[in-house]
Amino acid sequence: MKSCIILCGGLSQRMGKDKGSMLIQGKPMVLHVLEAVENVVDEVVLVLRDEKQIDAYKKILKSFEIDLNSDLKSNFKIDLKICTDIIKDQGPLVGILTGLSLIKSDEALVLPCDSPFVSKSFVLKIFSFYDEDKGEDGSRFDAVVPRWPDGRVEPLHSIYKKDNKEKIEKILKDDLRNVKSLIEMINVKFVAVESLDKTGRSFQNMNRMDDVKKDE
Ligand SMILES: Nc1nc2c(ncn2[C@@H]2O[C@H](COP(=O)(O)OP(=O)(O)OP(=O)(O)O)[C@@H](O)[C@H]2O)c(=O)[nH]1
Repeated sequence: MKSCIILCGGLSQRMGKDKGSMLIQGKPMVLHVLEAVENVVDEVVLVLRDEKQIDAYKKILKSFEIDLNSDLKSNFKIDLKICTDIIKDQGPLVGILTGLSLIKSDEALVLPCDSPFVSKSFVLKIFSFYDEDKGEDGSRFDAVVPRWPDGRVEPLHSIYKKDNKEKIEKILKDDLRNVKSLIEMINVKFVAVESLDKTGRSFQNMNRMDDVKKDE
């Protein structure tokens, strides 16, 4: 059983409009991400900001024949859940906590909705890095996090164990809110970006209209 949490609840202030629903090469960004995980994961939790965004996403996904009201899609073989952050506008760490509270498996791949070029090969590889340390008691790592040669990390393209929930709650209580604060506290397996996606395209995210224009 494999799970994925897709974070879609950001304010998209730099873009000026909701990023996940924006069309990239004729498809909403969130759909590109869903297609990358399809046939690899069994369930996906879309974590959104509020009810208004839920209504908008339901319409968009329905227009691509994905019905969020039924559990198992006939044309889309993923158990797809949609929810809103347990605390609004507090950033991606709350989105991760919300998603981890809903997944059926012991860990989930977290992805942002604004990386439309995330590849299936990346998704398969990051799960295999997690699985190779998995014994009968689960993985000895709390997370698998991609790292660039200069030390920068990709915490929103990472696998997190469900067991991290308590630590996240503590970080939020201490008013830190930063995903990097979590990474500093837990046992992380860092994996070179190059071994996950040589092109780096899986990590390319769209923040401004200029980023989108480059790829149209
Ligand atoms: N569920 C959830 N996702 C979030 C939240 N904040 C950011 N994200 C998601 O995390 C990813 C990276 O977000 P950013 O680009 O850093 O922030 P953003 O709010 O989307 O965009 P800006 O307002 O331009 O900073 C995107 O997929 C966002 O949708 C949040 O509070 N809740």
